[in-house]
Amino acid sequence: MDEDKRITLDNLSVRYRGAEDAQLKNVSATASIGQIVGIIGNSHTGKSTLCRVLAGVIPNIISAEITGSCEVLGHSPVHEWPNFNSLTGVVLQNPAGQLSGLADTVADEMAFDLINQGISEDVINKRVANVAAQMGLTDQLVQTPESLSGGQMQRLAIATAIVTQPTILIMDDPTSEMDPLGRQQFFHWLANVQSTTVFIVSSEIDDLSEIADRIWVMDDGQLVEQGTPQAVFNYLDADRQIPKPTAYQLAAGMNWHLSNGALPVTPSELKEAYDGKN
Ligand SMILES: Nc1ncnc2c1ncn2[C@@H]1O[C@H](COP(=O)(O)OP(=O)(O)OP(=O)(O)O)[C@@H](O)[C@H]1O
Repeated sequence: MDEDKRITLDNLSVRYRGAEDAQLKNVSATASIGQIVGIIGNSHTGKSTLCRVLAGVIPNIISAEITGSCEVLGHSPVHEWPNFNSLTGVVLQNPAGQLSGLADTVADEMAFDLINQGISEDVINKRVANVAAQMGLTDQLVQTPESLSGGQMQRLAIATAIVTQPTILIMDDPTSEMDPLGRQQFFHWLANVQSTTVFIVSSEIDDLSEIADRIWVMDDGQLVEQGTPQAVFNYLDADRQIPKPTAYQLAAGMNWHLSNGALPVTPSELKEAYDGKN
């Protein structure tokens, strides 16, 4: 694969201004365009910091000392932020903080960036209607953004991020305030996203195992594991104290292995392991 078609982190370290220690320590990783990368880890292990670097928010909005490199599609979010910014959709924690504060309605909020890009009204209306339907916000389009529930606000933040049709989508715990149905719909939607590289921080291990191409595991600012969900959860050290997927736990209890000897991490792999046993 061309170097400019990849995301490459090379020995990336980040220390916030005034902090004594680095919050990201020598992180090296790669992903390919179009992959979904699930980022997991316990609290304060550097997941949000990694998202902020991938989004260029560090150091362009939040200052920090960075060493090593982060290259996305041949661009550096650190050094070429204005160009890079136009490729990305970003949903960081606290979705309410991402609202423009200038829109009277949810529809206007979603249209905000598109108007700034000079896109025609017709195209804007179509895109807003389409993305609102995908995010289950059609009935809310005429409401004020401030009147939305926490889960709806998160869906609006996602909608404003994807309405610009970004090449790269970076989402930090985007379902934390959604109810179970909203979360299920979100992951179903994400599984069907095409032609977009997605970085998603989430503690929804079962959902991530089903949709992610790669899992990156953060611990104390270091990226300690990276690989497919099956490889990562089979080899993840119990000392990391990260829960395993439900399918894995069930299979471990029943001693059901896949033909390659690994324990399953998704319901379909669980069925495969069960069928192989009977
Ligand atoms: N703006 C900042 N300035 C200084 N230190 C920060 C800043 N933001 C985060 N930190 C520190 O960096 C470390 C990593 O935090 P980060 O938010 O990246 O972790 P996280 O894995 O996303 O945690 P959580 O799951 O709780 O959101 C923490 O010790 C945190 O206190």
